[in-house]
Amino acid sequence: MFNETGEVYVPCIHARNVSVVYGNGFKAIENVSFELNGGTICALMGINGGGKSTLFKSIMGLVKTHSGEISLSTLSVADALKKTMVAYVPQSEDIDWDFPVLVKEVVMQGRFGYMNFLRRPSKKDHEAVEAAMQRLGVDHLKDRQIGELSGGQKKRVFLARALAQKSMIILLDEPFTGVDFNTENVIMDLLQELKAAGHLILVSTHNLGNVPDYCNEVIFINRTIIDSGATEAVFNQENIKATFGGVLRQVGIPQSTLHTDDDGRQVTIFSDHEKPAVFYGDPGEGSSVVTESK
Ligand SMILES: Nc1ncnc2c1ncn2[C@@H]1O[C@H](COP(=O)(O)OP(=O)(O)OP(=O)(O)O)[C@@H](O)[C@H]1O
Repeated sequence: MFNETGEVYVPCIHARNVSVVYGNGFKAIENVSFELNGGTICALMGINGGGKSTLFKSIMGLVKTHSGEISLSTLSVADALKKTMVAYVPQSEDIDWDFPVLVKEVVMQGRFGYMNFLRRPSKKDHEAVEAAMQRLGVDHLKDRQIGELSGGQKKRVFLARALAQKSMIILLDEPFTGVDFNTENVIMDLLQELKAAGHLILVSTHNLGNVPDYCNEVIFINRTIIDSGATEAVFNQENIKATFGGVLRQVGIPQSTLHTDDDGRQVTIFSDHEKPAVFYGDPGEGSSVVTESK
């Protein structure tokens, strides 16, 4: 596998017994270990405060690990970042939207790792930015201030920045929060394309219903890893219950009440952030509560 600078590397995240302690002494994650390789979309799942963002930040070197080690394609985090090997889309809450910057400038930030200290974009940089904006459907917004955009448009712009970066490892912190169905589909199609091209994508999501559709691996985290592995092996009621505290409710709704076409995908709705409710679009008569666990 090549990155844009022509160097060969196999995308991989390897975390060994990682713990992070914040300045106030709070241990946000403890003994976190997992290994992920290229050609993967891995869902990072956990309750609010479960340590998902902390894990992303430790992979990006934005918080220091108290103990343990993270390597990216056999390199230390610092060396991997120098080689533009990782793209990161933070949670919306972590971004300063008041900073005066145009959409095309945000996407160009994805190219900074390829530029010298003068940061003068090359033809290749402009082409990568243009292609990424078109792929995410935001090219018509390129001269707008980022702060003026809607939540879903901002998400698309930051994904375009990650795409323009052309890194083989991509970290997405809640890309589906607050986006409409159309944007969700655009993002999922893009992730499938990147996976097919050998990228490694780690994505935190509360959207349980879509996980079996688009993620081939899952990590359940609640300060430490509850379980991780292939989706068909670990995405089960027991792990969901252990992770979300046994408040998952599954409600069966006949497919015809959701839509009239043959698309049988599940629809996920959250009652609130603590009580995720998964609604399945199964064909059948009448709506019924399938399980309710507290
Ligand atoms: N800078 C900080 N200082 C102290 N504690 C922090 C800091 N940042 C996060 N925490 C704490 O660490 C824990 C994990 O937070 P984190 O943001 O990683 O959770 P999360 O799984 O991403 O949550 P959410 O789903 O709400 O985004 C929380 O209890 C949080 O209060």
